[in-house]
Amino acid sequence: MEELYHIGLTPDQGAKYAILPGDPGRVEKIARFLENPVFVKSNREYTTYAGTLNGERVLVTSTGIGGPSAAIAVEELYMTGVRTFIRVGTCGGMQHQVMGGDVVVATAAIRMEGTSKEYAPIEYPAVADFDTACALVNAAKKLGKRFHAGVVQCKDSFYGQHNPNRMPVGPELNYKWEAWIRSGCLASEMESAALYTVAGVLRARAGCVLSTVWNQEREKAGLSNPHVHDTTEAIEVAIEAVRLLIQQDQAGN
Ligand SMILES: O=P(O)(O)O[C@H]1O[C@H](CO)[C@@H](O)[C@H]1O
Ligand SMILES: O=c1cc[nH]c(=O)[nH]1
Repeated sequence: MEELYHIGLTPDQGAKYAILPGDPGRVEKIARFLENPVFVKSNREYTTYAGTLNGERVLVTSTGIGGPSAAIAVEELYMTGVRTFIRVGTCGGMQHQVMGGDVVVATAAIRMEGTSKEYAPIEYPAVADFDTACALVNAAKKLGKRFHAGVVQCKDSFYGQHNPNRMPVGPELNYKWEAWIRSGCLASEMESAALYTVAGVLRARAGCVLSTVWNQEREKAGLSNPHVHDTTEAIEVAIEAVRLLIQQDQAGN
């Protein structure tokens, strides 16, 4: 059977659920939360492990950084039969209450990136699947995590977020950043807008849980700004959410 061009998997994976970190280095760590985890394939930025949860096969596949590679991962995993996608990523906090180490459930994403625009007009909202977002929130509550649920911002330039004044379009980046903050946007990352738009077009379910690394707005305001690189809490929420969705699906709800 021919392997899919980018992710390198054959289409006979037999998994309906996939967990999607950006970083290939996070895949094995996530897979250790599954039963009987095994390495499946690594090609380009796409590393895949597989295991089971509640008797269901679950894939863990890295998407790389940004919308284009995330969209390819979703498209090709969909071709293998995946219908539920949960991203486990990292983000930078934007509201002062979103601290390093906090978990963020992205209920929707601002489409300030390019990939989603090649799928749907900008008026189309990048939103999480309702049941998947509920599963993530319920998982975070059940596990007693410090978490926030709401809108996140997606962009294509990490350094445009952190050093906008260096960019020729700095004034535009700064004015929009302020507008997102004033609109209550919780955090910034790079893949959920593409994930939600592609999944919407494919009629698949998608959700996203993020681990906050730091908060540049707290730094600007002279507040404490812990840097936290451990993603374990977001991973635990994602695993519990997949378990809840599998239970609901098995019960026919
Ligand atoms: O940690 P991951 O999942 O890669 O997510 C975040 O980290 C990367 C930037 O450092 C971007 O991919 C961003 O979305
Ligand atoms: O500040 C951050 C942290 C993680 N990912 C981002 O895109 N931005």
